[in-house]
Amino acid sequence: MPRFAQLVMGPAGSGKSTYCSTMVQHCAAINRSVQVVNLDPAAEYFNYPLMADIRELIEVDDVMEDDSLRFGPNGGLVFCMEYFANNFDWLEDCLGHVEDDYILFDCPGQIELYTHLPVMKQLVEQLQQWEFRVCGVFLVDSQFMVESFKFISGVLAALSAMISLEIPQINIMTKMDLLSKKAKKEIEKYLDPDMYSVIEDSANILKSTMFKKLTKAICGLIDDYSMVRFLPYDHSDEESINIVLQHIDFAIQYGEDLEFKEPKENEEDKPATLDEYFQDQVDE
Ligand SMILES: Nc1nc2c(ncn2[C@@H]2O[C@H](COP(=O)(O)OP(=O)(O)OP(=O)(O)O)[C@@H](O)[C@H]2O)c(=O)[nH]1
Ligand SMILES: [Mg+2]
Repeated sequence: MPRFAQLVMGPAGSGKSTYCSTMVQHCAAINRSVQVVNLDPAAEYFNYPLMADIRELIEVDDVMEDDSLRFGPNGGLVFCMEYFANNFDWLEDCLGHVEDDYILFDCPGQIELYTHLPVMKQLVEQLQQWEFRVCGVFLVDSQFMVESFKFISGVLAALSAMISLEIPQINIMTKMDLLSKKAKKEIEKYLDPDMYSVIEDSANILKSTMFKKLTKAICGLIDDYSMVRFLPYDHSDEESINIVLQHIDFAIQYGEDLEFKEPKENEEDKPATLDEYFQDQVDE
């Protein structure tokens, strides 16, 4: 039997830990067992139970205080993650060999982990060797996505994680509840983006012809391959949590080998698609 994992990634403060905690609560409510592993050696506070915590292996504070290393916070984190990559047997001991388990990995927010450092890729390969089907879940804060040029940089961050990890990836715009009605309407076009209209939007902002050309080339590439789309997420809205989970389950084929479970009574009232989610938002 396969095992299942979500690698919860994204820039600092994008909502990764909050996502893990709401996902645990949501799954408990629908009778699904999901556990969380903290992979952030600098994290201090959690409002979910931890199955394993990287800080038992190594902590950023200890690395920074070490006189022979003399790292700052970011160098310290990179050191910790490299140490972690050399000690995956610690993780193996924590995870055990439970068939059919489902684990969320709450990752650190340093973007370099997903762009060019090898540790996340090494983790994915290790998990796959332990029979995990791994889905990348890349979170970006919707407030930083409402303008075209910010959106392009969010897309590129998600894309570099996707390309470097080579696993199915679901991209999520978090904190949708913080957007005004107008911004929510505006952001709809960025969820499944037509990059050619993004080019037009950014053409008015960018002054340099050289950058206009570069933006056009990047947008064209993204559009041609339909490489990036986003799901809306609001941690206080069960419907959006449900939609996100369905997409992830589908990506890693969770539930294929399990027995069919009776849906809860009010389950069928929940919208299962993005269109229904937005229809509800408009109706409110
Ligand atoms: N309103 C709202 N706030 C959110 C949501 N998700 C996260 N937040 C808030 O955003 C802040 C950062 O959330 P975290 O979950 O700590 O973000 P993180 O990505 O784990 O941050 P780092 O681990 O430091 O990179 C917290 O104050 C959360 O309460 C959301 O969907 N809606
Ligand atoms: Mg966090």
